[in-house]
Amino acid sequence: MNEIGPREAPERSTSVCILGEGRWGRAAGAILTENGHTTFFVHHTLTAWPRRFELLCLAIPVQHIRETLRRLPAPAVPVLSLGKGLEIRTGFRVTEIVRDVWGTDRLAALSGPNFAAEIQQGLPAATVAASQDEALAARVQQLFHNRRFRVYRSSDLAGVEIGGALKNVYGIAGGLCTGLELGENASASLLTRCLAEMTRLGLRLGGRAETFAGLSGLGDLILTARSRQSRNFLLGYHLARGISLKEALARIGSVVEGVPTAASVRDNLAVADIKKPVADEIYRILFEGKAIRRSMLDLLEREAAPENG
Ligand SMILES: NC(=O)C1=CN([C@@H]2O[C@H](COP(=O)(O)OP(=O)(O)OC[C@H]3O[C@@H](n4cnc5c(N)ncnc54)[C@H](O)[C@@H]3O)[C@@H](O)[C@H]2O)C=CC1
Ligand SMILES: O=C(CO)COP(=O)(O)O
Repeated sequence: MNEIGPREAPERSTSVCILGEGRWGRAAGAILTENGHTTFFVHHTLTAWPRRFELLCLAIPVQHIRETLRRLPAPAVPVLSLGKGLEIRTGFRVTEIVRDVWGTDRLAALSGPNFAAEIQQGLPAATVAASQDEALAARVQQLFHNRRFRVYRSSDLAGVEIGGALKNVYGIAGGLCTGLELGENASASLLTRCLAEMTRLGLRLGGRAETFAGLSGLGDLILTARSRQSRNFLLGYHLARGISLKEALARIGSVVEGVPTAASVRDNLAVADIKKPVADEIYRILFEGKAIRRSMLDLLEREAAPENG
């Protein structure tokens, strides 16, 4: 779909280092190259930067970010998170891990409904570039935006990262629902209640309500909780079909961020008083061996409640 690619070369080409050579790192690199920027990849075992660059993109699984950054000196450039998840033991978002390890405060995240494979095929999509530093959000927007990859900007960094992390947990729930053949009504109802839950949790964690109704919240939730292309959805689907967690993860063979994020939500966030029945049941299924049908029944048999309670 080259005809809907960038219209013209950028005013200035930016040098971008991408840490992580997986699906999403490569897809993000392809967009930057398409937009006329210079990109190069570095392996996660690196201990020194091979050359100068102006922006660092992190595209490695969230649980490996801390150990990877610790091996490297802090670069004097902004850092853009491409990852989606929360760190086990701290509950940190990706940009919080970066600040913790490197002390960097020029931080941004790019997050939205963006399957790497579709981006690589040149199909159109939209996403959000977020930073508390509005000039940095605008810079990231400008770097990635083109006619087939529409980038919106936001100053709600926390909300964008939290939506991207939590949708993975709810993606597992979506896969369970489909795997159990509960029907389209159940799937739409579940997804809507997951959005309510995501918003309650996200507000407590510093995000803004409108962010969860946007691309990085609802948009990515729709994608992940309803598509077999999603690894998180597939995990739930396999579990509902009687496949063990170990075997399902082996079959998927790539990072399933919803698993560690479910543990982090349960154990590391100050959200014990927030109603989060879906995330609680996903945790019990994954880490306590609770039977999936029992979990679904427990969700359905809760007391009737006001919709916005
Ligand atoms: N694949 C997709 O469609 C999208 C993925 N993401 C997010 O991007 C992040 C990376 O996902 P993918 O690129 O899909 O994963 P992937 O499994 O395709 O690649 C992960 C990459 O991480 C690096 N890596 C592997 N083991 C490592 C270790 N022990 N320590 C440090 N780095 C290691 C390698 O470069 C590897 O290629 C995840 O947080 C994911 O949620 C976000 C949007 C879309
Ligand atoms: O984040 C993604 C798409 O926006 C990728 O989802 P999965 O990690 O579930 O495959």
